[in-house]
Amino acid sequence: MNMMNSRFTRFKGLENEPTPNLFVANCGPAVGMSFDNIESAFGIFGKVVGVHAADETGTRVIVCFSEVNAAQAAFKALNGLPCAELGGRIMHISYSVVRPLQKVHKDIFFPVYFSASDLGIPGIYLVHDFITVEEEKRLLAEVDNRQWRSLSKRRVQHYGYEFLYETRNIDSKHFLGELPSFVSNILQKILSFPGLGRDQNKEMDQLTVNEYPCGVGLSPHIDTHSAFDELIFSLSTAGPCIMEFRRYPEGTWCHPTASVNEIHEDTPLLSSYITRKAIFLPPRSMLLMSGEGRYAWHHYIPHRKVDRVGETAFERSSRRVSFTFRKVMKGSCCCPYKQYCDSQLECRNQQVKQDIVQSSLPLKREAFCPTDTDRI
Ligand SMILES: O=C(O)CCC(=O)C(=O)O
Ligand SMILES: [Fe+2]
Repeated sequence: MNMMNSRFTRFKGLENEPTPNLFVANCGPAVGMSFDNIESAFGIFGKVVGVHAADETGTRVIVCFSEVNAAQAAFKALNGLPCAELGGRIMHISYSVVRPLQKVHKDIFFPVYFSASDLGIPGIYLVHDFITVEEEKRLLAEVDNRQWRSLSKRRVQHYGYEFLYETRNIDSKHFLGELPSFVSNILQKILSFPGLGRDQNKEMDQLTVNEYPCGVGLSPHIDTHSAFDELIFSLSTAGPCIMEFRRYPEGTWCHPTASVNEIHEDTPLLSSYITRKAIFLPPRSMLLMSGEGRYAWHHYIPHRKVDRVGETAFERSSRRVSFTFRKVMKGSCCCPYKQYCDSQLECRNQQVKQDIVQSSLPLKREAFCPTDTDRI
């Protein structure tokens, strides 16, 4: 009955819209009233189903009635007026709502690591200082000399093949040309990237350059399996960020092109099943996503201006420019992570798409389908 309950909040601007829950200020254990006293005082107006501390102060409580009428009666009788049952105390009351669930779960704690070995996701590698400061300057000068394409929040350049945001795939028949010579040394270094097997194809032929202004990130996604081969390299320049990895429960993935507007990632039910961990990407570091980390984990760059790693706060700089190198897939994906694979789950997703079309309700199974054209 008397636990702190941060699920309730005042509804800014709508404090006078009746709900069964009252936010009651100047009332609580710190000003000499027990939760039982409060319950009986408000109980005069109807059935009280809960009294909760609204915050840590001990002077604000949430009183939940089973009926909105009862809350209205209590509001009328007690707001700003002395309450006889509580020793003539004058309380300030507004209606309270259940906080939108996203907010409750937004600040979920998860660890942020500096190294891939600490991160511990199979197939994720990070090499610090993959390029020198000089090389970084040269790369930035080269891309800044070329035409950027503006998406709603960031700018991009594509080389080798254009990435089509509508389908989250590339048009493999439309070859734009070899990757530019200013990335030749990087392509060369990729060939000897530590930890790669001899049989893995390290010849990259598609490059996406992303320029993120300070505070802009990237929505959670898995790069479409059928679009690119296994290895995805991403070089960070100009500024740092953290990249969060999320492993969603099985059965929650849907085809990248399915037109679902809702992302249910913050529903509490699902949130508690998502495994989240993050890695700090300093400028000049090269990240490799392969295997399980590439195929089964969503990657995500939070939209924020300051990243925290342990006790340290890292401010994002005015921009971060990433160079993502991939190899366009010719054929279809036959990875062992079938539940996340558009090549191997076509049938199920046809069904999912039908469900979406036939019903205006959100998917029965929560699905994760970025829909904005510039999410990825
Ligand atoms: O900016 C990055 O490092 C990642 C970019 C990315 O995930 C993508 O383009 O799919
Ligand atoms: Fe990606």
